[in-house]
Amino acid sequence: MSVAVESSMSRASLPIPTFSQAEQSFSLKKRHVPLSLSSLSNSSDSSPLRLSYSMPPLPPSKGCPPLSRVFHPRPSPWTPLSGSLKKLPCPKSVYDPSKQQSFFSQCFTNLGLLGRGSFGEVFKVQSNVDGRLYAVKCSAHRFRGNSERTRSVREARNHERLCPHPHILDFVAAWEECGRLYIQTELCSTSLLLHAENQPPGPDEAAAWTYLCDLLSALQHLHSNGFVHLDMKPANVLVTDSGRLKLGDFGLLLQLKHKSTTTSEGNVKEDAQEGDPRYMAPELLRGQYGPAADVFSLGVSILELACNMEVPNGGDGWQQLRQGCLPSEFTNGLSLELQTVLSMMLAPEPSERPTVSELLALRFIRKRMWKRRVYLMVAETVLRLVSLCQQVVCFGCRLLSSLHVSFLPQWTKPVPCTPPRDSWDRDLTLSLSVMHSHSGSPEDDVVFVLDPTKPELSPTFSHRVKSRLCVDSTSTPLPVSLTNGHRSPVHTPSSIHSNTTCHTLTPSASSVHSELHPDGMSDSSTRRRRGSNWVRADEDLPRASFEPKNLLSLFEETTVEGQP
Ligand SMILES: Nc1ncnc2c1ncn2[C@@H]1O[C@H](COP(=O)(O)OP(=O)(O)OP(=O)(O)O)[C@@H](O)[C@H]1O
Repeated sequence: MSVAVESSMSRASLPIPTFSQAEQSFSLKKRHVPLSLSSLSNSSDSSPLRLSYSMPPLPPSKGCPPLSRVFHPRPSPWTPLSGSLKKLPCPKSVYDPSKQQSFFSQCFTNLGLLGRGSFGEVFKVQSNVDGRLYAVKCSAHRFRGNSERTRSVREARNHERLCPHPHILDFVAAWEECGRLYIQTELCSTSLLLHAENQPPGPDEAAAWTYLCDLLSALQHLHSNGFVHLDMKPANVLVTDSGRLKLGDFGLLLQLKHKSTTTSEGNVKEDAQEGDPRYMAPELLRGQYGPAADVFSLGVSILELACNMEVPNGGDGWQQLRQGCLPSEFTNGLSLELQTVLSMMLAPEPSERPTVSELLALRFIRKRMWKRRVYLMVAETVLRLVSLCQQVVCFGCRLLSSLHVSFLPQWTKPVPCTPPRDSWDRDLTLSLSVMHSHSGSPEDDVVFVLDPTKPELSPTFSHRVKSRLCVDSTSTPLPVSLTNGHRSPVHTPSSIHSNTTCHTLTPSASSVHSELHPDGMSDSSTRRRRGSNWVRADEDLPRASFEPKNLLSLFEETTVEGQP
């Protein structure tokens, strides 16, 4: 029976869609082709309506075209977004809007790429206004629509509102240029993620307490001003030369008091985005956004830093951490105080978690906060003194060099081994900028003096870095090229992917594991690349334009000069 039906169906011809049917689903593009009078005369329909369609009335004559058509309003290539730039605009001697160059290239000397993240690239720059070093973050793409622009502008404005605070990255200025957002901030040594990865392997509880103190202070400032960070993680924390932690990256910052985003329970629902899943609080999956989410993310960050542990991106480990199960094989080595604080911060229910103020009120945290403040005060005073001494020494060097040039006898001037003065000056300026910007902290070595021949990390640690680099999808910090206006070579995706392997830890129910990521890169390869970048940047430095001479020719030159 069914065979008969099938055969009859196969034999029956399929209905062919007619043009009129197709026209109902898809419409042809409307084209306004003017009808010719001859076609009109041939047409059977010669109604006046048809005729009026074919011959539209002439536009009313105007005496003169509107001003907007004469003077085309050129979209402003540069718009200040921060109050700082509006109040104190860039001096005319530095920025001339009539010039072709961008505001960025007129006002700053680009010293190289510091890193890149999902948002864009971060450059180390020297301001042409005050001569100081800064970081400028530039969005990778032009704004794709008004909502993206509004979000970026809001990020810059919120960041400005949060400053100044000793543990918030200092905001300097923000502007929009050619559809891109630029944010100028203070320059730091490195991110906390990189800083921690360059420490000796193994748990470091003492360091974890200092991180906790600094970041609780930053969160306290945010929460008391009605903001939630929502992307708290070591990659978004920067470390200054003195070791002070500064919270940055306010791309997901949410204002709690905003009426449209606050529900009756006090939690925000709309207009909020969750950040990195590894640090994400469980209630964010239910759309409950609030300050407790930052406490959870800080708890995960401290757990990671204290135990030198890879935070899971998903799977059993991720679930367990959100059910209040801390990996005991990692946390057993920690003091009872830190274990207690972590288990409170990682409570599954946001209502059970302590607020930042409650945490800061704990006796053992108060004690550490006090010690930390004293330490930072001393460290920063010493750094200031060192920098002052360096400036004095440099001034002395310059003075001596000028004395050398003006007082030494004429015949001693063309010393063959001395490079020409301009190249000597360049080198001095270069070393001054290094001394000025970096005062010998371990982080400086990470950024500037990477030694590609020493991949000294232990296998466990290098694996951790490998998997970190695999899992970390966002920021890609790079070493800094010191040459003025010279960008560090950029890592192309192909260069990152080549010759790289990525390991996966075997998952177990009780421990937290890293996830396999196909796009990973090995630590040693990163270091090698960094090293090679540094070497290449070094090779590109301007070289002295003099040639070696032998002693005889020197003697001959001197005698010729000495002759009357
Ligand atoms: N102020 C700064 N001083 C020094 N280095 C910085 C500064 N800001 C950023 N960096 C470096 O640049 C890298 C990328 O910056 P950042 O992570 O802020 O970009 P992003 O696009 O916001 O990243 P994300 O993917 O997290 O959104 C950081 O890892 C850090 O190493």
